[in-house]
Amino acid sequence: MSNSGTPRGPVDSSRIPRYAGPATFARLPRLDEVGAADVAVIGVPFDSGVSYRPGARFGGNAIREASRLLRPYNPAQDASPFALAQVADGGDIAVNPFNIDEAVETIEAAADDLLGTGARLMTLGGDHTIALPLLRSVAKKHGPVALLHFDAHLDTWDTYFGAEYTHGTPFRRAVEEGILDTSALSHVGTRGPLYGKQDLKDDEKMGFGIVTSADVYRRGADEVADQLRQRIGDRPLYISIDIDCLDPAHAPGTGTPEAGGMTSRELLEILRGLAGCNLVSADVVEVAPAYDHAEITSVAASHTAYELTTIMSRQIAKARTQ
Ligand SMILES: N=C(N)NCCCC(=O)O
Ligand SMILES: [Zn+2]
Ligand SMILES: [Zn+2]
Repeated sequence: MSNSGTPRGPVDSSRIPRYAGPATFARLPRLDEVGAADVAVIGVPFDSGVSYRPGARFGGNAIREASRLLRPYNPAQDASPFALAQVADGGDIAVNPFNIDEAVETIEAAADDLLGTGARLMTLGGDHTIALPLLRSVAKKHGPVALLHFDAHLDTWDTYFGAEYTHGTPFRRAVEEGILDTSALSHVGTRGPLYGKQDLKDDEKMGFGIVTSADVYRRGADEVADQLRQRIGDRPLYISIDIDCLDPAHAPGTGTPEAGGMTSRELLEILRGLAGCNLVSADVVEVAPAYDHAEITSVAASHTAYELTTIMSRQIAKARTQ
């Protein structure tokens, strides 16, 4: 909550044109303007962990730009997320693009500081490498967390070129480090070619359940969300969303696109179906604006972050009245 006790919301777009001024997420105040936040939106401009197209370092600011059109009331969750809790834009973490180990440490330390203030994090990537230090930090606070991972890819591979910290390996590292609650791990939206069948066997051994993008299509968003909610229960939950979980038609601006993905409608509906979960922090990663067109990808990512923020704000407001 802000210092005054009443959340400060976004700039009023009926008085100040929404395209005016520097972009913050959803035109919200900066964190330094409100002092403290219940939900801090944080950019992590890092893409030195990619295996194919680079460019996700520009994702956070592209999402901020595309979020100018978000409005303060979310009818799909019947909530005004920025009135229920103080949401503020904390700017970017300044990470070293030339030293991955150092970047991972910097992200973890910055997340520790922010979580230490009592804020939940809504992180805008960056490539998927950044999920590991964020999970480390969240687990220091909450213990091993349930993980819902939306992605075309498993991201539980071992190494690339001998490197342990890459965008294809964060969740194997997280399992190895014991920072995930292995009774509640799910990938959603996976598809596409793998290196071998062993990839799936390894992944299953780590404890992951899989809802493929074809499963979402066949079962529908509501049923998928119900099943995920049951599996998660009231465990502290981290949601990591690689925007390439969406079909390239819905998210062309990303580094490792795979055909046959979810629609943005399916993703948003599944998220809405997860309202009520104990969402402690979340990320949206892998938006690479150089391959985008007409902000298709960054608009989808901004709405994704909006739904996640709404879940967190509702939870914070509910906890306050209990
Ligand atoms: N996390 C993302 N987006 N992609 C991982 C792809 C790893 C590979 O090149 O096999
Ligand atoms: Zn991916
Ligand atoms: Zn990924």
